[in-house]
Amino acid sequence: MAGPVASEDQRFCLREVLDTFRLSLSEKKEVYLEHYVAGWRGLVKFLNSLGSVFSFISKDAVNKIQILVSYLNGENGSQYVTVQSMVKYELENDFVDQTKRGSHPESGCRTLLRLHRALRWLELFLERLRTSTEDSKTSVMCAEAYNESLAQYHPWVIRKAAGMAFCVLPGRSAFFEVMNVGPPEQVVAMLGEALPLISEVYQITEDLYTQHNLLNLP
Ligand SMILES: CCCCCCCC/C=C\CCCCCCCC(=O)N[C@@H](COP(=O)(O)O)[C@H](O)/C=C/CCCCCCCCCCCCC
Repeated sequence: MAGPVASEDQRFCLREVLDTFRLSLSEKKEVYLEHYVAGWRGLVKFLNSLGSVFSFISKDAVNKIQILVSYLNGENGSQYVTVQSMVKYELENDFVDQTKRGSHPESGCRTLLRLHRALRWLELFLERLRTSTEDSKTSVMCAEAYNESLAQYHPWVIRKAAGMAFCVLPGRSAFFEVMNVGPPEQVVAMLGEALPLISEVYQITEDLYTQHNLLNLP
């Protein structure tokens, strides 16, 4: 019998996202690309459940996920197992446009950099959510996190559109419900578990990109 709710496959679950980010870290503290993009896929499910106002954001995220998945599934997929191996492979083979977009406009390195910057937004936003109170506004927390991170990389028109989308975010309690974890105390506890993982993945990538001077790829 067809039901009115989204299929299990489409339903967001914070636990699943947390697990994928946990799986993305290897013992050697490398980042597995497969699980990194799976984490983003899970987050996009969340965004999709918030309505069509956010589809211009989720489309961009999906596009970047698909670019990375196509490398992972391509003939050189073994070079894309970790973010570290991807950076090494693409740099050694001159597959990265370093100063302006040219013959490699969709390299793995520049594509991942866009998601990496968004991961910083996520980290800042989730930390605000974790420490928020009942009367805190998700729109304000989201905008503050955005202004401190991603906004500096976006032109005026995107900043404006993002700002308008933030205004229609559900309030804190409805937002917590979509997270599909349980009562607010459990959401807060799970955010406390998720944040160190997300921060670690972010920092490992940030250090790698700094080391190879990749933080400003066009
Ligand atoms: C744990 C549950 C709570 C949080 C759930 C958050 C769910 C968020 C899911 C996805 C986030 C979207 C990631 C967006 C990646 C944006 C990458 C980017 O910067 N792209 C721009 C540059 O790309 P190139 O042109 O250089 O290829 C591109 O121009 C961007 C276009 C779309 C607008 C991006 C706005 C980003 C706002 C991020 C906040 C999302 C708000 C979600 C509200 C919960």
